[in-house]
Amino acid sequence: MGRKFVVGGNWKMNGDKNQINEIVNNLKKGPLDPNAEVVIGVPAIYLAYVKSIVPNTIGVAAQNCWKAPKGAFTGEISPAMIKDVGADWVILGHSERRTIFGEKDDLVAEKVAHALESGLKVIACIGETLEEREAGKTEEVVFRQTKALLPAIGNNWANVVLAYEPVWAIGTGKTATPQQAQDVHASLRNWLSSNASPDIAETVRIQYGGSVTAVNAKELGACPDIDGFLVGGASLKPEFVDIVNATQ
Ligand SMILES: O=C[C@H](O)COP(=O)(O)O
Repeated sequence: MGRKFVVGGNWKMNGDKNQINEIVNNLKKGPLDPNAEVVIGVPAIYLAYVKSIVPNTIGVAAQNCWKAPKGAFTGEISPAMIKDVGADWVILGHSERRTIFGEKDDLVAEKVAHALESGLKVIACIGETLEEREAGKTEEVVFRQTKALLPAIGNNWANVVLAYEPVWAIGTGKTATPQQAQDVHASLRNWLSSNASPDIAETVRIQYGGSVTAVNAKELGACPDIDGFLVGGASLKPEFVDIVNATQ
């Protein structure tokens, strides 16, 4: 069976109730490709609100969580809490968490492990900086970040989507070319085949993220190893529907 196209909208720290109503109404109006899975990543404080107004066909994700179910971790939220308000996904290891908040591979892995154990599905993000790409280290970085996730994911690959997001393409308007993205996705799949299993490599969905728009989504989405997108800025706009429908 083929890999189902999966499009995530990562709102980051954007939106208020008015804007959220507009975004959700736009998604309800669609129409959305029934063959695409859609997950929206919303600020934690709005998870319950979004869950209460969005159709059940659209997944709702937190954008981060902590690695324990409860306790003295001021300001954090747990996978148990995310599930308790009805959401079933979490985005982990986003480059903004890694660079701005200093999250290292091992912490991301611990969070992924706990989120999966708690029954959440995970969008796990990886990707190189511009400096790393220019130094020819793209594969080294992406493989290192993925390697850290292997023991955390264990037998839970069915509940994981990988998101390859080159940091230099995030919010910059500089999209990776379809060939650049396809090349990394294909090498990652190849690496997974040797380091996880051929079956995992074949079935895991790998999203591309970084300045995806309605204009470039079709060409990117047509690449054989690109199984969806993780969309930032454009997920707040009506064009998100066209991105979801990119492979229709
Ligand atoms: O999680 C989404 C990515 O950071 C991409 O953001 P962007 O589409 O605004 O470049």
